[in-house]
Amino acid sequence: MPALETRGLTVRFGGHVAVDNVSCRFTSGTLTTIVGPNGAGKTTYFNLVSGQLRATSGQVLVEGEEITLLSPSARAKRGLGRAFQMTNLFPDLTALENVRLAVQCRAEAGWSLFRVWSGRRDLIEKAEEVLERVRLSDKRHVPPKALSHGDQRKLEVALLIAMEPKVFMFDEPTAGMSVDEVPTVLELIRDIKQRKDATVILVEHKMDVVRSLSDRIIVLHNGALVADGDPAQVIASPVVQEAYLGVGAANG
Ligand SMILES: Nc1ncnc2c1ncn2[C@@H]1O[C@H](COP(=O)(O)OP(=O)(O)OP(=O)(O)O)[C@@H](O)[C@H]1O
Repeated sequence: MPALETRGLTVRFGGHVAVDNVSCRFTSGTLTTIVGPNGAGKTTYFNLVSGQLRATSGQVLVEGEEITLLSPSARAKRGLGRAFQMTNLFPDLTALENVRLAVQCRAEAGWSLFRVWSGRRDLIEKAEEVLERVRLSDKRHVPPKALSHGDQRKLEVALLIAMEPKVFMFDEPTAGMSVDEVPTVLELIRDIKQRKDATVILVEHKMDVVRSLSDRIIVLHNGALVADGDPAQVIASPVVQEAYLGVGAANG
């Protein structure tokens, strides 16, 4: 059974079909990258899956159970994890406190900073472990607003790891990063996939990143799924060659 599946997923904005009848299955242990030109519908597809946006028609299923009508937080409880730039972070708490809250939430120990913290050494250890994994231990007492852009992105990944979702969704995880910060985040994403047989879905523009990470690539074009398969094969396809390299004509 696929970890995540969309069936005929569609959303219209007035007369414009931003996501057009997308049927796709994502299996665990696989990293799939969604590519396509600007405006192709990649982020909108993510929004439909994570629940930020309601579909006009079609279905979203996690491990075979339909979640199409659930709120984003109810979908998160079913195992859908999406990294959001900064919006999930509490800017005035420290990095460790942010991760600890995510760990507490996962353990269903509630959101109180004060009540649970002192009595639950296991939760503290888990939070420390996650920070270590993203290599932010030395910045545990720094609030997110004082971290570099690259470290903020690492902290977002830490929050996602702490929530232990079945499906990890990253929308351009290296966007706005300096060249030297990119490899760390790519390494973290690889690590996520390898450790727990997780299902990872990325939206990414940079073709070198796509090449180095993907087990599978799907291509959206005008909201529709136009190619799906092995990275080398998809990258060589006319639709990708035209969209990214501006060569040839994508006939059909
Ligand atoms: N809330 C909305 N209302 C109206 N149109 C929208 C809305 N959200 C997205 N669109 C339109 O849907 C289309 C797909 O946009 P989307 O942002 O999903 O593309 P994308 O593939 O993620 O592009 P990019 O690579 O530039 O991020 C665009 O034409 C966009 O203008």
